[in-house]
Amino acid sequence: MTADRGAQHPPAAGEGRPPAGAIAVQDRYADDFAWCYGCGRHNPAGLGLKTHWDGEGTVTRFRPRPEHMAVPGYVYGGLIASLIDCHSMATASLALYHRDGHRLGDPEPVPRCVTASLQVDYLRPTPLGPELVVRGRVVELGARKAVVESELYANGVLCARGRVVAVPAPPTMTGASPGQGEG
Ligand SMILES: CCCCCCCC(=O)SCCNC(=O)CCNC(=O)[C@H](O)C(C)(C)COP(=O)(O)OP(=O)(O)OC[C@H]1O[C@@H](n2cnc3c(N)ncnc32)[C@H](O)[C@@H]1OP(=O)(O)O
Repeated sequence: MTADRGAQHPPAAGEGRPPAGAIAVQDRYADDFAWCYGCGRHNPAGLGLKTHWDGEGTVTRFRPRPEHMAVPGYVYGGLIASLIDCHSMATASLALYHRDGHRLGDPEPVPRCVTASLQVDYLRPTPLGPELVVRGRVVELGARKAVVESELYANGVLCARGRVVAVPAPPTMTGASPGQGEG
């Protein structure tokens, strides 16, 4: 295991923050694909994650709430996985959108990806309190998948790293009404 346990994210806190009103990837998912607990704009009980392009890569910011604790003072690992998951899906979707010649703000919806594989390394405990910053980049873009690596920082310190395989959402995953499901 060669995880870099000492890595610091060079940019100062606040750098890369999008201007107020900037369009997020999740703002441009089609309505049928905007219900995700992590990042669906139509899910009032969800986390409401928003991912922006900052010129070199993607960034998602989220301040965990007290109920997101693992033990007092530290963030629950499942929440960290969710942040990396939704951030990476948005990063993959944006890469596909760019490959199709679009830019955020174009009228066409951003294509939706689902998680085929989610691998998270927890490098150090993540403090509960500061805003968390997730940065991602596409390391492989194929015809049927994108592989994204994302890093999660607290106070500029790298706390977790994820590698995620994203695949375009199968058509079978749309068409149900919210609240409707099997089982
Ligand atoms: C509806 C949108 C909501 C989005 C919410 C945000 C993210 C989520 O929480 S999604 C929910 C959790 N995820 C799911 O439920 C997905 C369930 N799984 C599936 O539906 C399918 O397995 C699916 C679509 C991911 C892949 O289907 P499959 O038929 O295997 O795709 P396929 O075309 O063969 O594979 C595409 C590529 O992905 C790769 N791949 C597929 N599965 C995996 C995997 N588990 N690990 C690694 N790579 C994989 C394949 O190897 C292939 O790569 P390549 O093109 O290099 O050969």
